[in-house]
Amino acid sequence: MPTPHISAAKGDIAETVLLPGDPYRAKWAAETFLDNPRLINEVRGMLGFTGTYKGNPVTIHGSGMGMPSLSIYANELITEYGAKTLIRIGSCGGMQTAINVRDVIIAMTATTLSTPSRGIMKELNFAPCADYGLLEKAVAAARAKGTPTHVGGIYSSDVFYDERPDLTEQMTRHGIMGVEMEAAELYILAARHGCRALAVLTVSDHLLTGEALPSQDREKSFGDMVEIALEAAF
Ligand SMILES: O=P(O)(O)O[C@H]1O[C@H](CO)[C@@H](O)[C@H]1O
Ligand SMILES: O=c1cc[nH]c(=O)[nH]1
Repeated sequence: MPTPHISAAKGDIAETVLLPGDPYRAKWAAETFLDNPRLINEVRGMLGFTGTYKGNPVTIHGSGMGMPSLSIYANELITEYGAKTLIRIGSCGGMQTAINVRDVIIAMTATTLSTPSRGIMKELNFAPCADYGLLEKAVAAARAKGTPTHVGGIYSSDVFYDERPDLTEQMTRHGIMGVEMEAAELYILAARHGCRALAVLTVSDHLLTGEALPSQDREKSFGDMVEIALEAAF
């Protein structure tokens, strides 16, 4: 049944959902990697497509930017449409000198200052972590492709324009590999609802070097990350 944010009919959404922040990355990824992709949602311009990958049904749906937006889509996809495996395919900022722009980061954990689930967790510092089975398969797929890939902790931020250089320094010193804005809440929601979740990220810019890719590249050039996510799912 349609939700306030997704107009798809129930059977139109697969159990496996890839979630880019950018709805146009969803369109590009679906048209590039899925067989017979069809548009299943465009409420608020948040595009979603369902097709098949090697015969397996897959939905690729935008999550929007930031954890509150991701939370709306992930909640509705899980509770109203029966999504079971949710893999974020996102861009991130690199935070280690050994990590380069266009490298892939597979997020084992996601550190945060807060998430939309803070009100539920209260005093508990829950540790959002990836589904191990998905993580293992994604790492194997990345190695098989020869994609420069790093596996470890990331930071899920509430802000893109951060004004806490002390925090960035602290996290870099503690090995955090990159910063993005959705994975922690995705991991928490998956834990809450008994689903599998993973974030596969491409480094689009670098906090230490200032290097940055244009928006066009962030929309359409991160193919390895999409294939790694699809290989991990099945
Ligand atoms: O490229 P996406 O998947 O949107 O991810 C990253 O890019 C956005 C900020 O530019 C945030 O959503 C951040 O998490
Ligand atoms: O959240 C994000 C995403 C990409 N690059 C960043 O620096 N931050």
